[in-house]
Amino acid sequence: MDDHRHTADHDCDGSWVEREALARAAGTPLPRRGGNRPSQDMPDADEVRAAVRTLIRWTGDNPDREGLVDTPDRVMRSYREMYAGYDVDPREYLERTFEEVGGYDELIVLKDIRFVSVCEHHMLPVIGKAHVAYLPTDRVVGISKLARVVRGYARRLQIQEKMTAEIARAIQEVLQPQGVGVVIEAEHSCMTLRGVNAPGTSLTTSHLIGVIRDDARTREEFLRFVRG
Ligand SMILES: Nc1nc2c(ncn2[C@@H]2O[C@H](COP(=O)(O)OP(=O)(O)OP(=O)(O)O)[C@@H](O)[C@H]2O)c(=O)[nH]1
Ligand SMILES: [Zn+2]
Repeated sequence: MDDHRHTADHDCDGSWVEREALARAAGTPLPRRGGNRPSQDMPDADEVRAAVRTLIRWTGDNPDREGLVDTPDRVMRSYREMYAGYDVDPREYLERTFEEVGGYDELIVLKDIRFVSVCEHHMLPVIGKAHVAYLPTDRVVGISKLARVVRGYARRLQIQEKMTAEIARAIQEVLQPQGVGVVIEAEHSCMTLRGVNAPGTSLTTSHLIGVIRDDARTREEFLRFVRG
């Protein structure tokens, strides 16, 4: 692993949007984001390769056969993608806001944000979609940033309830809107491919804050949007 991953946790001051722009302009490597990495002790590449070889042996296969010799490196690369959420603090995506135009004070709802996450109990894929809404106070955010926030929390080892709450709290904390609503529907491979083997099941979770939770009409409007 490259060294800046180790220091990323200590390096999260300032706006990442600005720092990335500066790095791009200067042609230097993009800064790693501090994010929310619980581990201070990142293994080096050889440790990771050895661990993947062990898991291949645990399947009963031979890690030295031709089709599998490059698999530890492939797994390492795919983990960098699947777990890229640990490199970011998704709240930073919400830092760039626009003053709302024309006194817009209705719900803003982004539906069907597809994501892939990984269940922390079995390390198997969780595939689903998130619906994210907020009622602005005085500022709005670019809508792509809501999808980036979902992805930032999805690309970690997760349980769905926690991910739902994390997304809602990040929006509440940074934008300080009148209310936030997050609903997630997802299929858990650990239930559909193994274990109880219940294909077709999906889990729905929600986290509502402020007027979207407390005001019956606003909540109903949000849920109507979500049901579509
Ligand atoms: N609440 C919640 N449960 C989850 C999530 N992802 C997986 N699980 C559940 O986590 C539980 C882990 O249960 P354990 O009994 O420790 O593990 P297990 O023996 O592999 O359980 P089975 O899946 O029933 O075979 C299972 O019931 C999973 O269905 C999630 O996002 N939220
Ligand atoms: Zn699971």
